[in-house]
Amino acid sequence: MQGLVKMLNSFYDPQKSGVQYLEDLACAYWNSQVIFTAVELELFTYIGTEQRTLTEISKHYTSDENAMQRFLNTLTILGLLVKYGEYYYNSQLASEYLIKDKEMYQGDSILWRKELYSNWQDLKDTLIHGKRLNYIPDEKEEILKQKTKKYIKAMDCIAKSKAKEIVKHFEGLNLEGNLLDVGAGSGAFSLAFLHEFPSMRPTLFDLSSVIDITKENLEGYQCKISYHQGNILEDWNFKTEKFNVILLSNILHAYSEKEVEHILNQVAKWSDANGMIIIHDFFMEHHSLKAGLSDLNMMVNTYNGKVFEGDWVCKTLRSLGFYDEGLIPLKSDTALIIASRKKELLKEIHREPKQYLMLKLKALGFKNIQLLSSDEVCFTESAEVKCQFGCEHYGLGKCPPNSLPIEKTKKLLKEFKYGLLLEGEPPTKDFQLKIIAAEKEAYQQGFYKAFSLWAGPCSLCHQCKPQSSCPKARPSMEGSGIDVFETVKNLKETLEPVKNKNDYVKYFGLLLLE
Ligand SMILES: C[S@@+](CC[C@H](N)C(=O)[O-])C[C@H]1O[C@@H](n2cnc3c(N)ncnc32)[C@H](O)[C@@H]1O
Repeated sequence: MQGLVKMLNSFYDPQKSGVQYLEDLACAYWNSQVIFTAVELELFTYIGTEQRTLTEISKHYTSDENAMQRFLNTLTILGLLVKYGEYYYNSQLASEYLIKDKEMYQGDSILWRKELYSNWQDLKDTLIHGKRLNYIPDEKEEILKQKTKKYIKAMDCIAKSKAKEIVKHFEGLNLEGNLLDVGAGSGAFSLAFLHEFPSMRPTLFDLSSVIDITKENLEGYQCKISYHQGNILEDWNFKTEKFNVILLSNILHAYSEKEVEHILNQVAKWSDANGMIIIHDFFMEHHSLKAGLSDLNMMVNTYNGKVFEGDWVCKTLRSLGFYDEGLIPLKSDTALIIASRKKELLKEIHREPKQYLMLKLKALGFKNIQLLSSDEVCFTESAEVKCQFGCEHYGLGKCPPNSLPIEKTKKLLKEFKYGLLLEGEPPTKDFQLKIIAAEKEAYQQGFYKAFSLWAGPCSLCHQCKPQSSCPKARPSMEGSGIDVFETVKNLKETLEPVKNKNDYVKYFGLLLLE
């Protein structure tokens, strides 16, 4: 069994990442090129629900059979095709997302990623220059229109899957009234809200060149949707009353702090007193690697876009009189900020409590956090023996035998359904303080039974009465009979014995949750 959900900063692992990690970083674009080519060839659409032989596929593309066989082999290893005997099929993933005309088709978004690639090649010069270098002057109107169409289609692919995830947070609420979709793009978010809350009246606000295309695409919704053409960087001007819900999806990252402040000021001006603001975007605190790369993507591909800290956006909203409950992470790479002048309104929003807690704990500085089921924790009788024979701390502080005996730990874990495996690093005292802070945060978020086990002998105080209770001390995982190595290994993490003085040391703590 493996951990349920993982929240980590990057794929870098100080105990594992060596030269292979560097090689994989350097070759990452090979993966991109494979998927770009397969989507461009419409290979998955061609295979569809059929079984195809190599000869059939090669004939279809008039390609060299040997070269095609090597390409198909790699797609199979990547999990996009399945080979059975002499036949190739689409994998389940490809069937759902890579066949044209399927509801959740992602091909347009994948090909848009390819369009963005050329400016990435200017990254070095962009760093020197401080901003994007490469602007194509005055493209012909028709070319621009085709490009905008492509862009809107790409946004639509992503928005359709995100919208499903986002709307879930509002299930059961009675959202009604005017919805303003700022930088609406394809309008996929408005449609998702309209589907869930049919009495809402969406207004799609975008540049005129985009609105023209969106109108064409949403012809069937004429009577339900209004359009507003304009520039969000200017003062907003609506003939209607204020808005009950204002949505900004993937808008903030296209602009600078100053511009975002202007946009949020306009949001404040046009938000009804009982209104709600929904911001969906990349934020540095969530999926940090993707957020960081998206930030660079903005640097090379926009005139001054950047990915913000969710914390900064929340503070800006608070300065405008709004309440929020911090970042609400989606299961995917983006997150939500939901704000309102009415604090009570925020209580009704659904969020997955453990995911939300994990995000909060990440801000405490843990390297990696993994949700596991409590029955994934392994035990070993050798733990206490190793403490007794071989450790100078035996009998001191809350170390064995003043810790939890293995049988008691096993019993204790039966009371909990989940645990968070929290990874950190020395100094021990800092790590242990973080564990205590994590337990407190969990308790405050409603996990009233939350209890933590940390790593190593207690390093918080110099003096300690081993037999008495202490508000700060917690048992260590290993001193309570837990096989930390086995537990970590089963979760597909690495934990190497420290052999040399300069080896990187990992600490693990376990926060138990009901
Ligand atoms: C990344 S797309 C997001 C679209 C949609 N909200 C979504 O999440 O799929 C950004 C949208 O904002 C619009 N936009 C960007 N700058 C704008 C501006 N200055 N005024 C009006 N709309 C703008 C773009 O035309 C585009 O449709």
